[in-house]
Amino acid sequence: MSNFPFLSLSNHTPINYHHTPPPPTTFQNSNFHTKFQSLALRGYGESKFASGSCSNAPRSAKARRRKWVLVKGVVGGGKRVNFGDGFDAIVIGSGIGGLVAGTQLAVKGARVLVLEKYVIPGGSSGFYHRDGYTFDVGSSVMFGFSDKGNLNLITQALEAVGCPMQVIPDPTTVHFHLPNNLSVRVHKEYDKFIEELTSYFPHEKDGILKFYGECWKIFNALNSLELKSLEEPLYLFGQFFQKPLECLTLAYYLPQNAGAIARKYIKDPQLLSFIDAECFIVSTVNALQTPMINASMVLCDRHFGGINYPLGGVGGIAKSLAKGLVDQGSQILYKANVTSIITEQGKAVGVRLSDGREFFAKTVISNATRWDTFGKLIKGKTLPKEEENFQKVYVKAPSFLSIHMGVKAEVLPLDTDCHHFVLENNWTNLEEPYGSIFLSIPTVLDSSLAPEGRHILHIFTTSSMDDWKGLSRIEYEAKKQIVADEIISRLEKKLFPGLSSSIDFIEVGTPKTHRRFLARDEGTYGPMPRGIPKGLLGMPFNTTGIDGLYCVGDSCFPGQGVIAVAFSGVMCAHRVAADIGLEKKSPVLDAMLLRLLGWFRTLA
Ligand SMILES: NC(=O)c1ccc[n+]([C@@H]2O[C@H](COP(=O)([O-])OP(=O)(O)OC[C@H]3O[C@@H](n4cnc5c(N)ncnc54)[C@H](O)[C@@H]3O)[C@@H](O)[C@H]2O)c1
Ligand SMILES: CC(C)=CCC/C(C)=C/C=C/C(C)=C/C=C/C(C)=C/C=C/C=C(C)/C=C/C=C(C)/C=C/C=C(\C)CCC=C(C)C
Repeated sequence: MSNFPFLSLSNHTPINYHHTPPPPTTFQNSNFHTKFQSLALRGYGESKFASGSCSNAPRSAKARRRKWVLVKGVVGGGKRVNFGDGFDAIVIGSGIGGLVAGTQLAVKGARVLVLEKYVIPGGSSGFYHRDGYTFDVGSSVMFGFSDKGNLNLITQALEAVGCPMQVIPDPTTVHFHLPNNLSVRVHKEYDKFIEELTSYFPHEKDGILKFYGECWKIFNALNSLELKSLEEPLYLFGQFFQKPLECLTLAYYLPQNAGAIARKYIKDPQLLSFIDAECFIVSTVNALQTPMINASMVLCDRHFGGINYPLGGVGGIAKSLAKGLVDQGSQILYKANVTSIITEQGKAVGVRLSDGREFFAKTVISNATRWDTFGKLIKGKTLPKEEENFQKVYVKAPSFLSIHMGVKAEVLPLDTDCHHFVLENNWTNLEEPYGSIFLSIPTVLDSSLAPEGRHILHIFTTSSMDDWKGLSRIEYEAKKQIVADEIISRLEKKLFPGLSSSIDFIEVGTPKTHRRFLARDEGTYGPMPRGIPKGLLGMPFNTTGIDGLYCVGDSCFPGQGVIAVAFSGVMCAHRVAADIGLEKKSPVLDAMLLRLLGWFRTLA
């Protein structure tokens, strides 16, 4: 599939591959274990899912009865056609947020139609093939993909539709290369990580243990809950009743940020900068601006469940979910560019596509960002108060410059880790455009992603759209080359001598590329707080100011990240299911809780 319009240099000489990746594991929660054990061993890779079902996953009774005609839609507008008794939900976009919302609804028996602008599912968790390489479009660091606890939301989402995947455990979440030669590996084993960190900061051992210990307190509380919609009162009050201490712990930390808590225990400025870097890689902001619940989630899950890479590439997650959705009797249409959400008497009732087709449903769920949803898809309406508040507290995070490369394998030392974060000399550059460099080498774990004797290097760094505006085609291409050369030469100096002469393949994407292919306003990575936020208090959930319209994805609670958007998908599906009568609900309590939550958000 040819998609990203990058610059491309090809010089392919096969040589031997010299890394031995760890063996893959298949994770299932115990209740799925027997049923999916054999399926798991074959359940990955594009060809496996090209046709037919993921597995003989349990289908809802409604899904079994349903016979779908392939949806074609209504061309020309105005005329409405019912497909059977209509869709329960239309999902705009097939990012992980949209797919989890869609599949969770489908397994509850809802009829779902997912409309995706692009030709494959996944959005920023998609993939593309070039010259024998399988590249992950975005991040290759997968949280929530283990066989343990309640927070393995990616594992659970795949299992729910009978599509578990084989994963390869990563022994190190990330290898930090920081100023003053601070080189820290975040080992999967918590004690090993703490030992390594305290070897640099022996005088702060107590503070380190206290800060990360507080993260564990929050993580354990989160991990003890059944995760559903925090906007659904029967569930929420039920959880408070069953796990009062855990819920009160979470309520206490909800408005707090990691940086303030770190400062209670830690004084060393360099260690505090390290905590900033820890937070920056998952929130694109420093620790003072990172909600403590989110920080705790990622700083502990990497040791509890560990980071696990899906065999065959990250793109397999979206492909499996899309397949699972169809297995459940729902549908997904590609090249379906939604240009507006149709409202009638203030309620969202359907969508219109760029080719004029219209689709109608009881509810509409947008996986486009809130800026795209309310700025482009909702036409001729004033911005709802809730969205105004959201935009007061959050701005669009910058986008990324990304370099996808194939390199000769021998340029990497034998013990190279899969993920690296590089900030060479100056801590103040952490959040600056092109200041810090993210690097993933997924072929360290899965050699099948590259031709023999080659590795994939996926390099990315923050970059804003403003930097790429107003250039001619020639200037744009030249600038891509200059910026990429500079980043590669920094990595060559810091990590891999000889890197630039070992390149077999290279493509460079800019914020414009992300805007074009991910349909995200300004190519944004997601929302980031304008100032110091009150933790997660200001982050909206899934309902919106427009009846029948819900949002899902990274501009919803709890924010950026694949596992975060998977959680927003789970929450959204629960709230929608309650609203269309597939789950219990109490209209009186609903009205009270939604009003209360709306008021909380105004405090942020
Ligand atoms: N950028 C990265 O490097 C990267 C990589 C992997 C994962 N992630 C995480 O994934 C999160 C985003 O996941 P997400 O689920 O919120 O969304 P997403 O942006 O990944 O996917 C949204 C999908 O909706 C589609 N879409 C948007 N507007 C549309 C329209 N009008 N009509 C039809 N389709 C439309 C897009 O084509 C895309 O496939 C990010 O926060 C990030 O943390 C990011
Ligand atoms: C309702 C109210 C008000 C109250 C009540 C209380 C309670 C109960 C509460 C509860 C809560 C909850 C449940 C919550 C939850 C949360 C969660 C789940 C969260 C999650 C999160 C996650 C995240 C944030 C993640 C992220 C991640 C990311 C972003 C990642 C990224 C990565 C990358 C970029 C890569 C890197 C790379 C290199 C280094 C190379």
